[in-house]
Amino acid sequence: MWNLSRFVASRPIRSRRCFTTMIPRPCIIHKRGDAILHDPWINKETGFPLTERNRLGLRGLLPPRVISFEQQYVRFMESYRSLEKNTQKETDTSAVALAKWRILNRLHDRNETLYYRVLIDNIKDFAPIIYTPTVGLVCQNYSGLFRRPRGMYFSAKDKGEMMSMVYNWPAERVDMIVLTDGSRILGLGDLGVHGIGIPIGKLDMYVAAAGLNPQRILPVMLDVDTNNLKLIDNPLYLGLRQPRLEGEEYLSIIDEFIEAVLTRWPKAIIQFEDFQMKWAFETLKRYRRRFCMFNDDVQGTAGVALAGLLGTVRAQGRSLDHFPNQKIVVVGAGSAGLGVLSMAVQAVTKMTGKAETAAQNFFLLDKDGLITKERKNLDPAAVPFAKAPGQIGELREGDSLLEVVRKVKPDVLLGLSGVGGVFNEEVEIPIFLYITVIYNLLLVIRVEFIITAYILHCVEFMRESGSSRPAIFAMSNPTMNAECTAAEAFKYAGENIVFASGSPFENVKFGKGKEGHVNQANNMYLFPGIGLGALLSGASFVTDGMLQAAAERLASYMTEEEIQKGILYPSIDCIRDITAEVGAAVVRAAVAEELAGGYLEVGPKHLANMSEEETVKYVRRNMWFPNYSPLVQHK
Ligand SMILES: NC(=O)c1ccc[n+]([C@@H]2O[C@H](COP(=O)([O-])OP(=O)(O)OC[C@H]3O[C@@H](n4cnc5c(N)ncnc54)[C@H](O)[C@@H]3O)[C@@H](O)[C@H]2O)c1
Repeated sequence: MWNLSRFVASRPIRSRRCFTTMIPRPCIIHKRGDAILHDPWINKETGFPLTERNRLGLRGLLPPRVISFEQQYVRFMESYRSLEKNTQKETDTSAVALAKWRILNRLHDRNETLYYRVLIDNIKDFAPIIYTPTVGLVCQNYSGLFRRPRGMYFSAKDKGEMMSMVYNWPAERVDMIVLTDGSRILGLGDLGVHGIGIPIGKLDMYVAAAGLNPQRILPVMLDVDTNNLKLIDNPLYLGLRQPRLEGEEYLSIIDEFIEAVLTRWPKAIIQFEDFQMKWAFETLKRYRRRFCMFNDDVQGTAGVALAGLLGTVRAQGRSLDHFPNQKIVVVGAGSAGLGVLSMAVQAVTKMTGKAETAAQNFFLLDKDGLITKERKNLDPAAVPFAKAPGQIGELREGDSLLEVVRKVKPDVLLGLSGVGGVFNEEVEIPIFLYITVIYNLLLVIRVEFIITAYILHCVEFMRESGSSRPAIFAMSNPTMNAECTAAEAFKYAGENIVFASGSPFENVKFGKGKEGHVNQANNMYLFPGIGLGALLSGASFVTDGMLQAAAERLASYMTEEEIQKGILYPSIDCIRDITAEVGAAVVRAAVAEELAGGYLEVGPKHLANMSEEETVKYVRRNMWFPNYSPLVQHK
């Protein structure tokens, strides 16, 4: 069972510092002259010192003055800020976001060291550009934006070839692979091969947050065709234009890819990303006990949501052991919604020791309303959360969200439906007005009966929640798919609510200097630490225990003062610090489960002997930080 006092009390003092101190090691290269300037992994542009220019055949290929890394940094940021200033009045926000993405992407394609440095230092500004929400726009416009390939592409046409194809990738070592089949990109549906933007964005977050070395990451698109007719009809679509593979044919492609990459890079961790629900669950079941993998939509999202739910209980002024009594309505029974409920049930079971009653306060809805055991063709993954007739009182199979919220009076309303504005439904409440006209003292001679209507907003029903501080989590991405906006939530459900969204929103101002805090409940707070912890422990698998440890560490990161202000997640500015803590929690959980095989010179015994503090230091020490390395030519 959980030791709850330890859970909150064991928070170490957090540090927001960056990890910048390591002296860069020399980098051995096989190139010379012009070829170096076209390789963004090693290009320093005008930053090559004269000695290096002489040694590497660069003399005369660059303007004579050497510009330092810091000067290059300032110059880039100035041009970025001037773009921001010049587009301040622009009403087409998508065009502005894409312009910002382009300027960053161009930098990446020239000079990765500088790109990752500006990304790390300005993560709060740049995460919404390279990650959600702008990455969604990028995927939607990918055929027009495509310039230079990033990552690898494996298609149904490569069957039988993958084992040799993996050797086309230039890096000797790969630590982390993010893989998608493009079938469910954010809440935007099947974007086929254009979904490659997602693994790229996730891996950029890995570098920024977890300090993975960008030369050891690999974004992968598995092109198993697309069912998106618009893409099939688009002459500029970059993928195969046939209906998606299904069944054994589909699985055989994934099997072959996995075998190929693990043959060349046996220690690589594989993160599955944005697979449609049936394949998300099927691949998780198929692979999670065979190698070190996890599905971020199912497991990462679940951890972030659990951390937020635990924070909500604290924000309500209740002790954590009240968590099993929280009534939680989850809207969306896809990979993300079901993942959240599974982890919440595990947490309740761990707290109460009673598996059979764990799901009784959770209510699950999909596009057809409340899910009960009476549902025809009930998805097997949803069975544990479907309400049995005796459990639901006045509720019925298929009841609408409004009815459920009204009758259940939940403490938390959590959306993972991928449908923008689904919490915004309005309802007409009839009001019966009796007008009694009185003549001559108590003599009633006429009664009039008037019916009128009063419009209520769905989230307004959260005012009747059983909690003094109800919570609304509108977690769907990108921004336009959020179940409601922050402004709507605070306006209709009250200023006292706790609010979180998957994509960023500004805090909401109420006047008199008061404002409602907007949390970003996004799996970026967890997946970098899960991947890093799995890597540095040398774990054979990613287990539920490791995921739970990650979520608990994220939850306990918040101070009581922050929680009382409705702040459930830390500022993204300290994402490296959070990731180090989460990564260390994952390493310790792997050690506790005797799954840690060690990493490089750090063996399993060494890991097992580390204290909590030493584990955090070990994780920090292994974070890469962008600096120009001296380049040495291979003879
Ligand atoms: N914030 C995060 O960290 C995070 C992480 C993962 C996924 N997400 C977001 O969650 C959303 C869903 O992802 P998924 O993988 O579960 O998708 P999915 O397609 O597997 O599932 C969507 C679910 O929503 C239900 N739904 C659709 N319309 C509905 C409606 N009007 N009312 C109620 N339910 C409705 C569907 O029936 C389905 O059960 C996406 O927008 C995704 O971007 C956010």
